[in-house]
Amino acid sequence: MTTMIQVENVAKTFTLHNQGGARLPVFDNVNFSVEAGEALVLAGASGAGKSSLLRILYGNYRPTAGAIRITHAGRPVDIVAAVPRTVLDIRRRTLGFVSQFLRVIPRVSTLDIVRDPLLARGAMPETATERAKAMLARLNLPERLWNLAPATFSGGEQQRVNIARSFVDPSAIMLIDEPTASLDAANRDVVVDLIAEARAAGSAIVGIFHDEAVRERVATRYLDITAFRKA
Ligand SMILES: Nc1ncnc2c1ncn2[C@@H]1O[C@H](COP(=O)(O)OP(=O)(O)OP(=O)(O)O)[C@@H](O)[C@H]1O
Repeated sequence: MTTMIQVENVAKTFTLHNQGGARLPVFDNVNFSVEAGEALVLAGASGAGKSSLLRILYGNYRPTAGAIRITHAGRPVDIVAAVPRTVLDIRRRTLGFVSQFLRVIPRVSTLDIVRDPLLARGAMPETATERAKAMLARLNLPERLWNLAPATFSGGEQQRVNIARSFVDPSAIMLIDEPTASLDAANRDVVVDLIAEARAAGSAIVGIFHDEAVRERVATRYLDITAFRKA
């Protein structure tokens, strides 16, 4: 087994500087690891800190304490202590984040948005185009939308473009936040399949899914964040 994420003694307390420096402890002493091929689902009540933990794993939020070793290019790198350039390299080559929202870039077509990760990793343009089209078709995005920029798309359409971009070439580690929030049952099933395929190909998955049926189909293991609430 290859450990892809090793979380060591991570704590998070938010300090609200605009509210008299009020301190909001979220969790303390979080320890766990995630292996290649696993899907760890974060569980726990609303407000327990699931989203905060996912953002900490991506290097977006800085934990108050602890280390997070990400296996990047074959060796562990602590993303908490890494310089910004290293964090960007980890994200480009190893660590993907699938949020429920697409970051829309003006005037860039849907097909280009989905092709981009393949091209960035050196795929031939024709191959990238074919794989992007196949992924968009699989997610039932109508072909008439493929050459349009997604700024005007519906919430569910944008979400599917985002999923297509993320799964066209799955990262070794994928952090997933509510990927099925605005999707109908058929497209939810496609996302569940895409996650299973990424896992079978060796990706390590950490995700948040509010839909219980989806959660149960995706999870190989659960982590209840409530257990780490600061006393
Ligand atoms: N940027 C922030 N600044 C201050 N407090 C924050 C910030 N982000 C989250 N919090 C607080 O941290 C706690 C955990 O929030 P978080 O969003 O991680 O919980 P969650 O388990 O994902 O909740 P939900 O299931 O409702 O989405 C909450 O009390 C929240 O108010």
